Amino acid sequence: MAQPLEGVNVLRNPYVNEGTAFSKEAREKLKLRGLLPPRILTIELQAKRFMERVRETDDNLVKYELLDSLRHRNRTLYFYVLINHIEELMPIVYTPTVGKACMDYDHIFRNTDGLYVSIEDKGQVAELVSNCPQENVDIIVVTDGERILGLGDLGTGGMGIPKGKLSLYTACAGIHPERSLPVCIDVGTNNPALLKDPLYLGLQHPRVDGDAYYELLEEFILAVRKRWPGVLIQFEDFANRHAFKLLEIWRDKVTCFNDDIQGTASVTVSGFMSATKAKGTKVSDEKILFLGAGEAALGCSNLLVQAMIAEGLTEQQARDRIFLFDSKGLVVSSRDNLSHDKALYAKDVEPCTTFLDAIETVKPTAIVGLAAQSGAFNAYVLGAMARLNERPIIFALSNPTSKAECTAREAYTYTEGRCLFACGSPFPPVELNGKTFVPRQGNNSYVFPGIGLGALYTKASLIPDGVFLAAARALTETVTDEDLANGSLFPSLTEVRSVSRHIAQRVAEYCLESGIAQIEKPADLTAALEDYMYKPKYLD
Ligand SMILES: NC(=O)C1=CN([C@@H]2O[C@H](COP(=O)(O)OP(=O)(O)OC[C@H]3O[C@@H](n4cnc5c(N)ncnc54)[C@H](O)[C@@H]3O)[C@@H](O)[C@H]2O)C=CC1
Ligand SMILES: CC(=O)C(=O)O
Ligand SMILES: [Mg+2]
Repeated sequence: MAQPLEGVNVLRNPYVNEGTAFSKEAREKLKLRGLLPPRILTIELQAKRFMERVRETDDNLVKYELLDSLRHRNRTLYFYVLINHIEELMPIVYTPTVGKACMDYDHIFRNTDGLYVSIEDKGQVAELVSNCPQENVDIIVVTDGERILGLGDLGTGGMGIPKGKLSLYTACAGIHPERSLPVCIDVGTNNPALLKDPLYLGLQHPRVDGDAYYELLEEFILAVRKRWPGVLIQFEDFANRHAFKLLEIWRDKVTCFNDDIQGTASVTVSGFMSATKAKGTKVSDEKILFLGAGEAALGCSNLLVQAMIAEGLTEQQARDRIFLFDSKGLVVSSRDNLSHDKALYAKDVEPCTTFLDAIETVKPTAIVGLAAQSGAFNAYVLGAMARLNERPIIFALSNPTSKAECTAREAYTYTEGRCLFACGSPFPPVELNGKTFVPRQGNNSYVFPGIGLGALYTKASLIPDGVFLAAARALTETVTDEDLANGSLFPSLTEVRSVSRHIAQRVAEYCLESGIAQIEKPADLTAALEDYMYKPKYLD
């Protein structure tokens, strides 16, 4: 029989530990007397003390480490602090600082949680899954570390991303932290620096690929679905060549989605819905040129086509409004060896090898950066967009900040304050000619927490594309006229829990109407979702 948790083991368990907030009665009952200083603090005071320490340093990586160590000590306080200071702390647990943490992962490593599944475990993955302490897991974010943000192959350092995404699931949408599991698949790394770093914690050999790779992924997915049958699996930061293939294999078999392809599409389509609302036009009026034709850009293109079809265009008319520019230049029909997905957007125009030439050829109304090419939206590019359009849409969505196509200040300055702007990583407000612009993040973090909440609440069996369009519309519904007047295409992060709940509601309605939900519709869906959401409160 399991021993009741008491004494120092209580303090070592982050899910029950309340530290200096344990009441007199709890200290007595849990045999904690003498193990804590005598004064009893409220959670508000504990949070105040923690934030004082966080604000003492300007080093964001140190802030990250402080938060990570709190997460390992006292998860209730961690989420209390994160929820109450989301605008200040999201850039630490998420982009851009999480990118630095992943790069330095082996050098700042202290504690572990989550699951590491390596190629050496092939044939025994179920045993590893059975070692996980959680009885119930509702949601998994899994990466293999090969395309971490725009930073490339960071091997097992990529574990920082599933941890960060799951922190946002809880903070933004109230997914219970004990029912989530970050997972890192380790098949080696092709990063030369990691291959020779004596502190690197993953397998120090080149990545294993081919059948062995897909067999390991299959074994992992079947093992977690066997132990936790309804678990939702979010694929995150896989390299392009695996991301599309894994989604194709699994999307009709298990509850899963790829955040970089589908979550990014949802937030970007929402950005277009909000921007065109500000202009008094429609998404289907836009002519959109993507810098990048990878996971994110193709995911966005495909969902934009669905959004334009919903506005009355045919599929071909919608595709005709979308242009792609990749590492080889503008995607044109005369190019050899175009993948099927890219070929759908190839145009019968002369090839262009510079982005500026592509702008002069295409004359887009909107440009979207998803190629991790820092500075690609330079003064010439932005100036051309300002010359061609009264209100150009400029989305610099690559992460982290060091990979952004332009800064918010550059976008507003070179378009004389006329652009409608969104960024992947945060930028502070920009003052220009007496007006303050408040740029907000076109980042999948606005949608995946609400999508997860809606899908989990309704026990959705699959996550079809309609979910991402429903989430895009829902997100735009939360943008106020005041937001738009300030240049914000997304709502304030201080509202993120009600925003996520609203997205979850629309997603849940979609799941219920389309027959993928496995529950009956509750009398009051909003109240039911609110009730379902975890709130960081001490038990006693
Ligand atoms: N804001 C958000 O929510 C999200 C942002 N991203 C960001 O988007 C970026 C790309 O991610 P993925 O699409 O997953 O990567 P990917 O590897 O699938 O695609 C990258 C694309 O960029 C193109 N490219 C590379 N160098 C180029 C150059 N010099 N000029 C033009 N195109 C070039 C490649 O040909 C490829 O089409 C990353 O920085 C990532 O952080 C990704 C997902 C979500
Ligand atoms: C935001 C995100 O998922 C990425 O940059 O990969
Ligand atoms: Mg990602």
